[in-house]
Amino acid sequence: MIELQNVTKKYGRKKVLNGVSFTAEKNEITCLIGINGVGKSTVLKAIMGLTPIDKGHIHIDEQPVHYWHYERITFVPDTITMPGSMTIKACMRFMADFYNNWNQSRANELLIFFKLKVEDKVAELSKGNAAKLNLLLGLAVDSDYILMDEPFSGIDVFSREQIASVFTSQLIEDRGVIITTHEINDIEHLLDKVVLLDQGAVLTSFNCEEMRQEQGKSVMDVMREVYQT
Ligand SMILES: Nc1ncnc2c1ncn2[C@@H]1O[C@H](COP(=O)(O)OP(=O)(O)OP(=O)(O)O)[C@@H](O)[C@H]1O
Repeated sequence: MIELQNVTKKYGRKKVLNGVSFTAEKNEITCLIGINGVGKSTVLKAIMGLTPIDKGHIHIDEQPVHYWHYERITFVPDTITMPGSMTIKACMRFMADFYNNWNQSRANELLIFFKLKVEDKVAELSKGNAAKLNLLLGLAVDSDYILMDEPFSGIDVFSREQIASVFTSQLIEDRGVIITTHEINDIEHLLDKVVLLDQGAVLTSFNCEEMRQEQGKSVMDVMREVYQT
């Protein structure tokens, strides 16, 4: 389980995270939802140790987060960070050199699944294919948790559907996933847990199935209640 307790983060004098607490379980898909600028990416970066926090605690499997945890967590940023001149094949070779737990057979599976060609260069990929490559590079690392920043942002409906289908496949099985998004239309059915953020704070968090069964509300119903009041 990934657990944030009262995490506070300032950039200069601006408080970007204001006492954020939530948990994300292994074997579950947890979605951080909020409009642009509420602090979703900052939460992921804080978990990854890419930005220091000012207050609060982050625990991974009940231990304070430590550098060796990063072997077990993969972060898929919202844009691809590989140089444009590299081919997909070269990107995979880079990842294999860099990560002990790179899984080439899973990468090959994903190449076929996403219909990507190894000889294509990063700079020449469509936005959808760049998002798919980004995801491939993250998912082919054998980790316990995977954090994805806006994996559906700005790409066409068919690419979105294809990426969404990854979430119900064996590629995700047994892992804990945290994704961020500002719109959930296509992915609501995939989510186990939702954390609604506003201005650096958690407004509410809930288990989607329990919410449906106990209160008869969809994620959208709760979002309407919380954001429009
Ligand atoms: N390095 C930085 N220096 C200063 N301010 C920053 C920095 N990174 C983010 N911010 C500010 O922190 C706030 C939260 O940013 P963050 O990227 O976490 O939001 P977000 O919810 O992920 O938004 P988006 O969906 O647009 O990515 C924003 O007001 C942003 O301008």
